[in-house]
Amino acid sequence: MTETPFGDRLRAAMDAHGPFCPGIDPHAALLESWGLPDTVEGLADFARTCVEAFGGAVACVKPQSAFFERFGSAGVAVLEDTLAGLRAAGTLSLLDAKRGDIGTTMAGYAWAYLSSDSPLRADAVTVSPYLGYGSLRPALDLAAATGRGVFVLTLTSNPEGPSVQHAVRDGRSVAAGVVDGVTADNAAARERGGLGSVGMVVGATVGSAATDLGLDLAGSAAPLLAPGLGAQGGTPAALRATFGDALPQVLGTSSREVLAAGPDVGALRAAARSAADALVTALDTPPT
Ligand SMILES: O=C(O)c1cc(=O)[nH]c(=O)n1[C@@H]1O[C@H](COP(=O)(O)O)[C@@H](O)[C@H]1O
Repeated sequence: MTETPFGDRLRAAMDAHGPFCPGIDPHAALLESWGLPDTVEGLADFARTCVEAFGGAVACVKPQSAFFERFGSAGVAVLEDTLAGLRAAGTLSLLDAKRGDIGTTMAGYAWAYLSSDSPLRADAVTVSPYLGYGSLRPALDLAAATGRGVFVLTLTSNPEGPSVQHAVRDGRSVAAGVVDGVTADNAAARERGGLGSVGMVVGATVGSAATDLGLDLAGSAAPLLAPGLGAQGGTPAALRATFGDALPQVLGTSSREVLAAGPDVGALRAAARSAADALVTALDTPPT
């Protein structure tokens, strides 16, 4: 039986905890600053502490697959345990894997992250549309069938992003094409005034790019993951200018800024709560 759609589950979690999603990004430098070895045992300790601190305290948590994969299969096993820990805590997981491939291979990735039977299943996954939005179809369809979500890179937070995402063909930017696809996939949710299960990634550092490119973010009904807060220079106060009337759809995320508060579980949780509170204030969407 299909679960409640991801968009509805995310809306409820954002209303309950504020629109913030801390990342679990166990960089070598962070392991060191937490007094942990740069080994799979250090990784496991780090991730366990994050699950303990964030579970039940925030809307969603975003483990970054790269920092688990660098330890090979043992690191991937830690990622499986981390996702299971978040499930047990009743907290939504967004696996940051940024996958994108031709349709048949995409189906393999989709099964890995979005099937109800996979050990690496998450509530949602990040995907890259640069093989064409349509190549994501297996992930979009499986997510819809299993009550999960997909976040599509649209305007990324890094300085290299605009060279691809702002490029124009036949009078339309690449980013506008992504927004078209996402808007079509969220049509049913938009009609009933809800949040869709197909999200977009729009960096907290992109300034006026969405307006400049004529993107209708509010009309997409997409949850809008906004990375780049903190370490990359983005601030909650700047989100209003970037997102305009799409502010209620924004889910802010940061990793290093919050993780620097560890390894103390209470301090880490307090840092995540304070980031969530800052977003509530900046976005003027008080938790109900
Ligand atoms: O999809 C993402 O989360 C993402 C997209 C993007 O445009 N920029 C971006 O920084 N991210 C991710 O967000 C996290 C940012 O980490 P901090 O810069 O430490 O907050 C990393 O895991 C990035 O891979």
